[in-house]
Amino acid sequence: MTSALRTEQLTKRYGRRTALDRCTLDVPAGHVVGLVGPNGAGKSTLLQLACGLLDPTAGRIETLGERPASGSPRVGFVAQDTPVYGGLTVAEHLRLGAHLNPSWDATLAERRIAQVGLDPAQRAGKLSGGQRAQLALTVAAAKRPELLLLDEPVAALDPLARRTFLQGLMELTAESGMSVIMSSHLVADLERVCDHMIVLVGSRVQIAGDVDEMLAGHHRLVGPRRPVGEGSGWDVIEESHTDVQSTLVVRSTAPIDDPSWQVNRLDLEDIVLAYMAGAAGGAGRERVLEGQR
Ligand SMILES: Nc1ncnc2c1ncn2[C@@H]1O[C@H](COP(=O)(O)OP(=O)(O)OP(=O)(O)O)[C@@H](O)[C@H]1O
Repeated sequence: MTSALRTEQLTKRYGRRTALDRCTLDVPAGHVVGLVGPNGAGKSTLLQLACGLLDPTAGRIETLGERPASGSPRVGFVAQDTPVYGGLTVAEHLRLGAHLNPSWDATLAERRIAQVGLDPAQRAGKLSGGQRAQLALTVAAAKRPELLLLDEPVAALDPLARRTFLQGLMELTAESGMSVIMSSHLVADLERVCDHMIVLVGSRVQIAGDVDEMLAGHHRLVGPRRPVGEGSGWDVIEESHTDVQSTLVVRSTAPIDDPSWQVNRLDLEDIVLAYMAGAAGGAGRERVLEGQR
């Protein structure tokens, strides 16, 4: 199956600043993928490389099996500030989209505008942040791309507008089968809509893979203080110790059968935070879940 995004040792430097450092990824097509990481981790850089707006410094990147080319009709991109033309009305955005894009789906565009309650006669400059985000998503989706890249599409939205936006996105992906890669700091939102996740910290991929496998394969262990032994079979993502107690976040596909540990489940936000903390403490290294190799 063609990958939506494949990178090999992908590196991007701006002058002396390294934004992405030897990132290797293989994201299968047909998924909604969350891209998370702290400020400055390299998320926007990765998305801009994926749509051909930037060229790699070293390594390789492919989207849908091809080298990214800016303006490709197969790949849609909505930049961080949900770009719309302030002086044009909603209806004029749709007319412009139809004029510029041979694959324009006018039915989809008009139906979505009505669904999200946008007034076709309203100038985009007078729309709220949430309405602008909906307009930008509609224009990007009506081009019928096979892969849609969204850079923090919900950052400016209130919780209700975020939910409406993400529901709309899920409906679009369900009916079109398009792949989506979406960056966000709001992991709880991503958990609701994404089935794959990429965690980027300090310019490096910390983990990438299927969300259910991530949830099943990570555990918080709490028990009497001890050094973490070699050969435990666990990958220790984060650890903290008091005088009497050790707390670990570990990755293990095998069950934890040592009764001296209390084993707790983690949600996606806990897992992402553990990778961020682990990487900040110098423990970060690239991990790829089974099925992603
Ligand atoms: N045009 C540029 N020139 C120089 N450095 C840049 C440029 N764009 C990004 N950087 C640097 O590259 C690194 C990664 O930036 P990037 O915008 O990709 O991160 P991000 O994960 O999207 O961050 P945020 O969550 O804050 O949007 C940062 O250190 C940033 O300062």
